[in-house]
Amino acid sequence: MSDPVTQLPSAPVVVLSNLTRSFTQGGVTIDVLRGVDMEVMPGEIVALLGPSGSGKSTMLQAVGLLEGGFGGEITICGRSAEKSNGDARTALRRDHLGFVYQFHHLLPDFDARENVVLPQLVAGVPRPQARERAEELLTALGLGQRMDHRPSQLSGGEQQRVAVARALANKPQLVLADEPTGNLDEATSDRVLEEFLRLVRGQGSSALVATHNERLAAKMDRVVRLHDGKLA
Ligand SMILES: Nc1ncnc2c1ncn2[C@@H]1O[C@H](COP(=O)(O)OP(=O)(O)OP(=O)(O)O)[C@@H](O)[C@H]1O
Repeated sequence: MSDPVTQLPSAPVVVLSNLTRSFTQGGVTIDVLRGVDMEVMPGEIVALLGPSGSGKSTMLQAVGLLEGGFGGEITICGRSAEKSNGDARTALRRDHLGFVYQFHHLLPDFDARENVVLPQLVAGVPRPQARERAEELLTALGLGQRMDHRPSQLSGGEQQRVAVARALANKPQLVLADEPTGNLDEATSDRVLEEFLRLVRGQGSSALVATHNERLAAKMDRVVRLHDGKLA
């Protein structure tokens, strides 16, 4: 029988070690990230706070393996991003990560249901199950009557809920959200965020949510602050 005292605690979903990123433009270099260290544990929802231009999106792009050019180490679900080739990084993204953006990037020619079905098909889920999951998520988000509508037929808040459903469809271990409610009015923003947090908690995912809104950040499990390129 295993001894609970010697059991390892569950491993972090994300580990960032000395993450750096600089941009050079017109001969001027700015060091946006200057040695960020952080961990996100399974099931933990972390708010990433910082003023405009502090590097929140840049940090999420690093964790989301969306761009290169970073220094330091990024480990996602125990796998080193630097040691993974292009295909392995794509697989890491597909199998472990979900994304919600401020400008949701829904596919305009597909209805709400299909926007949530498609990433599941890409991950190999058979269509009937993908459809069932999409409908379950959209219904939970109050869009049960709007599944056949295209993004242009939905309000901003409704579109953002479709984006939340899409990000959660494959039950990713980690959801990355960049100002997920930034373009919504306060009441809608609160409601969408509450629904997002409830679903993320319900399925046991972790989340890293960039925001400059202290009030929204306070609803999460932990708050980290980007300041001068580091986490304060
Ligand atoms: N591709 C790029 N080329 C040059 N500079 C960039 C690039 N991407 C980001 N930056 C710069 O890096 C800094 C951080 O940008 P970033 O978008 O990460 O900030 P942010 O905290 O997400 O801001 P916001 O809250 O306004 O979205 C900014 O000064 C920005 O101009």
